[in-house]
Amino acid sequence: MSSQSPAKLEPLLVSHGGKWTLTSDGEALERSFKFKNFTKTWDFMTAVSLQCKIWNHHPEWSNVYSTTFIRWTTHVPKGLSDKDIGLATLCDALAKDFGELDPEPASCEMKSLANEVVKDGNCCVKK
Ligand SMILES: C[C@H](O)[C@H](O)[C@H]1CNC2=NC(N)=NC(=O)C2=N1
Repeated sequence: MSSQSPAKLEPLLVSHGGKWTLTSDGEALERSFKFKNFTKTWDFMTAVSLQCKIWNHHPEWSNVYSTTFIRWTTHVPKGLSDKDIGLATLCDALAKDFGELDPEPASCEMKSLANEVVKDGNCCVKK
């Protein structure tokens, strides 16, 4: 596991009143976001993507209409890093700004959409 701060991680977790779930291997944080319509959803994703540029860190994510599934994990070195925790925290704040609605549990479909790209190893690999 990469370096991380438990003090910053815990408040994010559902088990501690947050909205994120730690995957069973402990190497990723994930959750779904729901908005009023596609425009709000896309504006949120745009705001997240600007942060990704600043942090030089990308999510594994998928979107269908007004729902976006986001997973934060670090590919090299593999595990959960401070960047994942920082960006998950930022996502919570940005989602609020864009009028996040009550989240629905992350569906298998949304997860597998995100998994589809990762499984090909099309990620953080120098070509
Ligand atoms: C080459 C480039 O800097 C690396 O691929 C960076 C960019 N963004 C990244 N994002 C994530 N999630 N994991 C990484 O290991 C990672 N590495």
